[in-house]
Formats: sequence, structure tokens, C-alpha cells
Amino acid sequence: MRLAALLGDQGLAGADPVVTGLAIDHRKVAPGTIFGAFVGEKFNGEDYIAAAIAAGAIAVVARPEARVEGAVHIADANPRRAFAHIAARYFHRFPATCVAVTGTNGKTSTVEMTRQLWRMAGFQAASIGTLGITTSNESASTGLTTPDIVTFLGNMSGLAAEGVTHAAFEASSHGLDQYRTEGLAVKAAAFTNLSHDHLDYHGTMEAYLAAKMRLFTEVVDANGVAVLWNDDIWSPAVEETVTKRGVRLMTVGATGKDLRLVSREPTQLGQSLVIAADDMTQKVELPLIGAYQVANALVSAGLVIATGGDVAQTLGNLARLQPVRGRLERAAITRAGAPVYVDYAHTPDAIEAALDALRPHATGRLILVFGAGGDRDQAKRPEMGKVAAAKAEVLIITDDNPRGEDPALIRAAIARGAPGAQIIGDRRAAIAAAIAEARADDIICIAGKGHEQGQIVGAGAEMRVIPFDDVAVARECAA
Ligand SMILES: CC(=O)N[C@H]1[C@@H](OP(=O)(O)OP(=O)(O)OC[C@H]2O[C@@H](n3ccc(=O)[nH]c3=O)[C@H](O)[C@@H]2O)O[C@H](CO)[C@@H](O)[C@@H]1O[C@H](C)C(=O)N[C@@H](C)C(=O)N[C@H](CCC(=O)O)C(=O)O
Ligand SMILES: Nc1ncnc2c1ncn2[C@@H]1O[C@H](COP(=O)(O)OP(=O)(O)OP(=O)(O)O)[C@@H](O)[C@H]1O
Ligand SMILES: N[C@H](CCC[C@H](N)C(=O)O)C(=O)O
Ligand SMILES: [Mg+2]
Repeated sequence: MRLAALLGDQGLAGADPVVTGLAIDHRKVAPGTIFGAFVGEKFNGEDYIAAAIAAGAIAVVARPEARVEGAVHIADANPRRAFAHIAARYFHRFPATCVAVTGTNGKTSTVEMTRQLWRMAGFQAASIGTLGITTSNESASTGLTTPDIVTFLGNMSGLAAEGVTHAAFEASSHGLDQYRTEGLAVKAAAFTNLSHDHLDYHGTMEAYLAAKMRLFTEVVDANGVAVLWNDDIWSPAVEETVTKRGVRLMTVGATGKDLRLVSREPTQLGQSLVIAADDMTQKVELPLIGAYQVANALVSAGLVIATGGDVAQTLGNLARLQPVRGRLERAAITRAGAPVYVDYAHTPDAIEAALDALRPHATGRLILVFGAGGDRDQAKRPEMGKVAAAKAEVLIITDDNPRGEDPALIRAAIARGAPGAQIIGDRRAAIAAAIAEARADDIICIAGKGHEQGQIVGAGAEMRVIPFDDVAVARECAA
């Protein structure tokens, strides 16, 4: 593809070189690359423009004030957005139906359930997010929830080439803020909830919400649909944003108008739901426990219906949803007979949701093993301790991914909200202690790492990923 064709109406004086690829990291530049130079948290990409050109960059997307010599300067006050739109033209072929999910908790679960529901309806479908890229045949890890824009659009275009027609992706607040998921047509976008997380990056809940709202004000198609979980305290604010833009609104939840949760009764293996849609009422046996999984399942159904799915068939298919990895996954039963669940709860709200989900199934105590990640929001740590202390009888605070921080300080910060908790830094020892403690009528919940396969210790050149899988360790300790 030639540069002039990619730039469209921006025009190009002189030579019209062939574009061979795109990069936002100068170390990935090859001859013929368009380089995106962005001002970041840690580095200024503009400092690498000369190096990128030396490595063969033919054009640089950067702010007007950046110095670009020896390559075309594609100047834009918002270079991340400009770069995303050029990248989208470069990759150009995407699944015909793409939808996005944002919210503090539930994005991974919702995109994965959406993929499953599309699959059940006979489509070739994929999901992209924290679990990586998942299709019906395979799954591949990508590292971040929302990878960089080049990886994201490259993956989407690769999926289209493989015949995937339906794709659901997670739009994290960082990803939205940094324009990591732009440029392709998004037919429907969902909001799951908003609660305390990532305030280290966004500063305030309002700024955090504003980052997420870009999904509705800019990313979703103007003639697309916004699917809102309506029972969250932030839902009215989201509704206001959506209504202002004039995007079609679909609300879901006990207070939802389009998919209304009429009732929810826990059963031995799941929940019996009654859902009202239009003038029909449908009973669904959901094979998953916990109110939070109902919320995610209904939002997924909303996305499928918003993109053309049949209402009765989609709701019926909820009964065939498979569990999402690491989300209330039953890992083992201890020798005493207590079930051990692994859950990805790493925010105060998620800990509450996970413990509330398990409570109806425990006749005895809830035993929680949990920690918090390093180099992430510090203010959430005592809040996690506080809600854990209010909702579980036995608490063991342990390490999550310490990253560049001193793990003892992270544990102490959590303990400020949960003074009665035991503290066992070594995660395997903490899991073993919980299993030794549990009686037959108790339930153990190991929170924070879900599907993760390693523990991230150290930062920069010192960073190591030590293999660790909560499910496998729970099985070993319970054996
Ligand atoms: C805070 C944050 O989100 N940082 C991400 C972001 O960094 P940034 O744009 O601020 O980049 P920077 O490191 O300051 O560098 C600026 C620019 O210079 C370039 N550069 C830098 C050095 C160099 O030698 N050459 C060079 O060209 C970089 O490629 C970048 O374009 O862009 C980088 C490239 O895409 C990401 O790797 C990096 O993720 C870091 C590793 C990270 O930990 N991010 C987490 C917080 C994150 O994004 N998490 C969310 C999950 C949230 C959730 O779901 O709850 C996610 O979506 O995964
Ligand atoms: N709808 C929900 N409401 C409240 N808590 C939820 C909800 N969905 C999930 N959770 C909690 O959050 C955890 C993470 O869920 P999930 O991975 O689906 O969220 P996510 O938004 O993708 O998270 P991340 O920000 O890490 O990508 C779950 O294990 C559960 O404890
Ligand atoms: N997407 C989340 C994942 C957190 C998982 C938890 N195990 C941690 O390391 O904090 C984040 O990047 O904040
Ligand atoms: Mg996720």
C-alpha cells in the first residue's frame, strides 16, 4: 500500500513510498514503516524519531511541534488518534461485526460470553482481552488487556482473514485513553459497571469514567447501540452521555427496560432466572453461580441481540454458557470436603461480588486468600481489606503480582482495612494454610489472579515472571 492512499485527503507532496508496516516503538521500525511518536507516562516517543528514521521510517505521526527530518511528518495535535485511523486504513479488513465492552469489572467475562453466544448462533466468533485472543479452536495470550493499536488492529485483521465475522473486545480505560482500540467500526458497545480501580492513572472517579465514556462518545458507531448494565450507581451518568450523542440505548438489569431481570434464584449448580424482553418472559437455567455472572451474561445477550441476534434464541442459549477461566472457577475439593474457588477479583467491588456469589453455597465459613498487585492503584488496597473483612470469616493476605514494589508494604496496606487477617506472603503457603484450615461446610476463595499463569516480581530489567497458577496450586495443596 502506498503512503498517499493511506493518508487520504491529507495529501502528500513529492515521493509516494510504499508502506510496509506500522510501529509505535522505534525498536520495531523496519524500512517502509510509519512510526507513531507519542508522549507517554515513562518516555517521550518523540525522542526516538531520529532513530526511527535512521531505521527506515518513511513517515512519522507526531505533534506539530515535534522535529521530523528525512521523513514525512504527519502532524496532528492528537497523534495517537491520527495514528489509529491510519493504522485502521492500513489493516482495513476487519470482522464485519465488532463490539466492545468497558467497565471496571466484567469485561473479560462479557466478551467471552458474547463470543460463546455468537458461536452457539452459528457464527465464527472471537474475543480479545485479558485472556488474549480466543476463538472456538484456540486461544493465544497477548499480555495486556488492550494491547497496543498495531497489535490490536493486526489481530483483528488476522481474525477476519481466518473467516471470523464476529469479534468482541475489551476496551480498558487505559486502552481508551491511549487510543489503543480505534479505527474499526464498532456496532455496539457495553458498560458493565464502575468502581474503585486505576485511580493511580486517572486520579479521580470522574476522570476514570470520562476515559471510559470515549467508548460511547467517539468509538462506537453513531448508528450503533449502547448496551448498559442499568443497576450500577454510575449507569445514569453513562445513560446521559449516550443519550447526548443520540446513540441507540439498550438497558439491561433488574431496572433495565430492554432485558429485564425479573427474578434470580440460586440452584445447586447455578441460578434460575426469569428475564423479560419486549412482551415475552423467558425462564433460563444459567449454569453459573453469583449475581455478577448474571449481569455479565445479560449484557452479553444484550450485545448479541443489539447486533441482530434473535431474542428468544439468545436468551435460551444462556443455559449453555461455559464457565470463563478463572472467574469463580471451581479448582478443587479439599480432603475435608470444602470446595476451593479461584476468582480474578482484584478490586474492592469484585471481592464483594465474588464473596456474595459464594455465600449462598456455604453453610459454614468463607475463607478468602487475597492480595493486591504492585505498581497499581494503592488506594484500593485498604478498601479491599475492608470489604473482605466484612464479607468473609477467615482472611489470609498474601502476595499477588508485587511487580516493582515491596510486597510486605502491599500486604500491610491491605491489612489496614482488615486488622484481624493472617498474613502469609508466600502465595503457595497461603493457599495451603487456607486448605488446612477449611472444614467440610466452608468454602475457600483464592482471589486476584484467576487465569494468570505467573507471578510478576520486580520491574524493568529485574522483572521476572515466576510460573504460578492458582488452580494448579490449589489442586496440589488439596491432594
Ligand atoms: C501506563 C500504561 O498504560 N502504559 C502503557 C503505554 O505506555 P505509554 O504510552 O505511556 O508509553 P511509554 O512507555 O511512556 O512510552 C511512550 C512511547 O515511546 C515509545 N518508546 C519508548 C521507549 C523506547 O525506547 N522507544 C520507543 O519508541 C513507546 O512505544 C511509546 O509509544 O503504552 C505501552 C505500549 O502500548 C504499554 O506497554 C504500557 O503498558 C504498561 C506496560 C502497563 O502496565 N499497562 C497497564 C497499566 C495497562 O494498560 N493495563 C490495562 C488493563 C486495565 C484493566 O483491564 O483493568 C490494559 O489494557 O492492559
Ligand atoms: N459484573 C460484575 N460486577 C461486579 N464484579 C464483577 C463483575 N464481573 C466480574 N466481576 C469480578 O471481577 C473479576 C474480574 O472479572 P473480569 O475478568 O470479567 O473483569 P475485567 O473487567 O475484564 O477485569 P480487568 O480489568 O482485569 O481486565 C471477577 O473475577 C469477579 O470477581
Ligand atoms: N488488568 C488488571 C489486572 C490486575 C490483576 C492483578 N493480579 C494485579 O496484578 O493487580 C491490571 O492491569 O490492573
Ligand atoms: Mg479483563
